[in-house]
Order: sequence, then structure tokens, then C-alpha cells
Amino acid sequence: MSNILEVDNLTVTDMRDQDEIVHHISFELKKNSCLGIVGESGSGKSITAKAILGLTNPWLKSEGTVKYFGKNHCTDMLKLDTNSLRVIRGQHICMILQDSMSAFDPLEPIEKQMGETFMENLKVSKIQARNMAVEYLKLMNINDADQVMKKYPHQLSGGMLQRCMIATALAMKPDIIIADEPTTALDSINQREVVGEFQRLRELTGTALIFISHDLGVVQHLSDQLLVMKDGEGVEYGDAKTIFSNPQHEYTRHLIATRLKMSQSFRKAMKSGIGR
Ligand SMILES: Nc1ncnc2c1ncn2[C@@H]1O[C@H](COP(=O)(O)OP(=O)(O)OP(=O)(O)O)[C@@H](O)[C@H]1O
Repeated sequence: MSNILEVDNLTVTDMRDQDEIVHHISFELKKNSCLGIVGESGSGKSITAKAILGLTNPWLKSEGTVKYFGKNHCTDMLKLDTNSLRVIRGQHICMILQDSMSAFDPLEPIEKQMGETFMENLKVSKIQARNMAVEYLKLMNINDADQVMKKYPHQLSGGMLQRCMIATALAMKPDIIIADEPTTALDSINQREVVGEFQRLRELTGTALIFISHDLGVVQHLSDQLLVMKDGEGVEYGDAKTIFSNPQHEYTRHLIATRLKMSQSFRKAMKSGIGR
């Protein structure tokens, strides 16, 4: 399978004090595959994801290359201007953030926000956009989608908002979804459902996934490839199954020993098939 993204030697520096936050990270994302990125808090996972999409603060400088292989063209994301980046972010590479509240405008109901995203990026009519919103919310197991869509963000729980955000991204059928801690606000049963949706989406559309998480159980379940980060460095990278069964780096061994235990409830839910 060919690559949809190639990150080579990505370095992110805080220009205010010349502090290098991400050091020479390289990885590839194959079409229709999932790359998991794991590492403790502050290891640079989010900054790496944001750098790929040009979403870092202006004082952060990204260097290296981030090649995105779209239909019939290859683009270095780090060389694009703001408008071109916005088009790619709207239509081809979607990011799902850990803080779902910040992804929505507090002053507009969910229906309007999802609808406008679809109308703007997919050029569909208002009615089509509304139908899409209902369809994808239902796909995320929100059965009272009509009611949920009428609500303002503050009227919904973090978990429900997270599902609205994921539904919006799924509906765009992008080439790549970068999901940064997308299941953090969910309990283990809902995590199972959301993880199932990601899998289904990949099967249906071939969307590739970069899945960033503290939760090694979720990552182990989803990932084909794995990147382990520590202090802004990639300490281990390769086939996920191989790394989980035979970690080479001491830090990976430590993560697997300590973090996998913490995801036992998720693994139990996956095994029992609750919520299916
Ligand atoms: N906007 C910013 N400006 C400067 N430094 C930042 C900025 N955001 C994060 N950092 C620093 O970059 C490093 C990596 O942060 P990052 O958020 O990427 O870690 P992470 O692995 O995603 O952590 P978490 O799992 O808690 O989200 C940290 O030392 C952090 O303090």
C-alpha cells in the first residue's frame, strides 16, 4: 500500500527561547492504515500533529518535510500558505481535538455548525447538510440526533460533543483523520463504540488515521504502525504488533508495563462486545 503522508526530520522550535520541542521526527502513514502515537504527557505528540497541519502558534517554527500525497499531486505541507492549508484541513486532512468544547462556537447550535461545515467544504445544500448531520450522528450511536442538533455546545456533555466532532470529521470522508486523544472524555463502553466507528470508517472509505492517545489499550486495538515519543523524540517506530510483543526501547517497555494495565476496562469492553 502506498503512503498518504511522509514526515521526514520534523523539528519544532520555540523561537522565543530557541527551545527545540520536537526533535527530528520521521514516520510514514500508509493509505487505509492507522498510526498510533503514544508517549507521556508533554512528549510532543500534540505539537507534532499540529505542526503537520500548520496549526501551531506563530512563535513555533516547524522544519523538515511533511509530504501529503493527494489525488495526483504531492505537497509539502510545511511550504503551503494559510489559504492552501485551510483547504487541505477542510477537505483532505481533518483533526479531532482532545478538547471538544473548543472545536465548537458556543454561540451557535450544533446543527448550524455541522451544517455550515458540510455546505462550505462539500458544497451540499442546506437540506442535504442537515440529513448528513443526522446520518453521521446516528452512526455515532446518537439516536436522538434531531434533539441533540438543536442544542448549544454548553448544553451537551463532553462525551456527546466529542461524538458530534467525530461525526463531523467522519462525514467529510477525508484522506486522513488526525485524532488527538479523541476518547479521553468517554467511558470505556463509549470508547469502544467510538473506536468501532473509526474502524468502520477505515473499512468503508479507506481513510488513514493518526491516533494519538495515552491509552495503550485503545492504540493497541487500532494501530498498524506505532510511534513512541519521549521528550520530543521518536524513541521507537515500526509495526505495532511487533512493538507491543517485543518492545526494543526501555521507555516503550516501561509504557507497556504501566499503561496497558490502566486500559483493562476498555479491553474488557472490547472483548465482551458491550454496546455493539
Ligand atoms: N504553544 C506552545 N508553545 C510553546 N511550547 C509548547 C506549546 N504547546 C506545548 N508546548 C510544549 O511542548 C512540549 C510538548 O507538548 P505537547 O502538547 O505536544 O505534548 P503531548 O505529548 O501532546 O502531551 P499531552 O499528552 O499532555 O497532550 C511540552 O513541553 C509543552 O510544554
